[in-house]
Amino acid sequence: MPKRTDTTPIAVDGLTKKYGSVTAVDQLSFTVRPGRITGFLGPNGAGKTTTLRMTLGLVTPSAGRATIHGHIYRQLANPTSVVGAVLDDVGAHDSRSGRHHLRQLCAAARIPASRVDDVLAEVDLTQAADRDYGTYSRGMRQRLSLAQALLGDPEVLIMDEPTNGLDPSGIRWILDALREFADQGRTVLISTHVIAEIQSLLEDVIIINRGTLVAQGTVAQVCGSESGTGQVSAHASDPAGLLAAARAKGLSATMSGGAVLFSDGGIEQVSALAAQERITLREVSSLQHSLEAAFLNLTRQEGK
Ligand SMILES: Nc1ncnc2c1ncn2[C@@H]1O[C@H](COP(=O)(O)OP(=O)(O)OP(=O)(O)O)[C@@H](O)[C@H]1O
Repeated sequence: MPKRTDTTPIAVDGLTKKYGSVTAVDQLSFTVRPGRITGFLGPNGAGKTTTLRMTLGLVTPSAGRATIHGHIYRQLANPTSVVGAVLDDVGAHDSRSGRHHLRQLCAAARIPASRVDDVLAEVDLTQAADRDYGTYSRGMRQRLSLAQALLGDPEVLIMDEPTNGLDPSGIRWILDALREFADQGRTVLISTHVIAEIQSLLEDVIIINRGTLVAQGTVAQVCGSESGTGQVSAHASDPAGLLAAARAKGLSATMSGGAVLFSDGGIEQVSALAAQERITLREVSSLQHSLEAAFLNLTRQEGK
């Protein structure tokens, strides 16, 4: 059953981590909305893993804090029932079975051992449960990792690069499992730098670069379709005149298939320019960037 509380599932406030002269995360603030699947996106080295590890109490922040349902991780009385995490390494022993690993975790977290069979079934790992972890494929390891995260029946699931190294069917499986989890009203935060693989799943996105926030919102907002800015295509009575007028105003525009393509701006701005120049617009439309294009734009600009 879905579980909800009144507080924000994940709130990051002024979070900073310095490693000597390297600032891995720099005064980062964002919130994750309940019951949504949020992508935590950033290029290699942007600070995603460090942020998630601080959120999960595995790395101590230099400044700021991250809270899960209003509490820092270490203050959670019963953390496994609040948040489950799928990180790089499940910490299972090669010569122990997946079932043995989960049983040990149950004992340590005072979770009833009966949960082991439940989560093994949830991640389709029952048949391989008694095989040694060392014989598991990458996909099976990822399923065990998810099973581990689900042991405490948490409200929030945090996953660091969950599709890393998986084949297409493994990726499909993970995406379906996460969709199901979110459909129960739970909150999912997924970090990745491979946007194309998980784009279809995401509702909200947080994009970071060099440890700082560069965008946050729904996928549509970040792709430019709701913010009023982004690429605009205009079919005009005098396309060459419109292009010249745009450039004279310092707007970035090109000719594309008979239309004038404005690389940034908004429909209102383009309409006003055409009216000023007495050029009739036959059609004007806002082109939604793909999330991947928006990501590349945002992180490229910020990276300079
Ligand atoms: N323990 C550490 N000691 C020193 N520097 C570190 C440490 N952990 C991370 N860093 C540095 O902090 C920065 C952010 O790393 P982080 O792993 O958080 O990025 P990321 O966004 O998860 O990258 P990736 O997508 O490659 O996993 C990098 O410059 C990294 O080299």
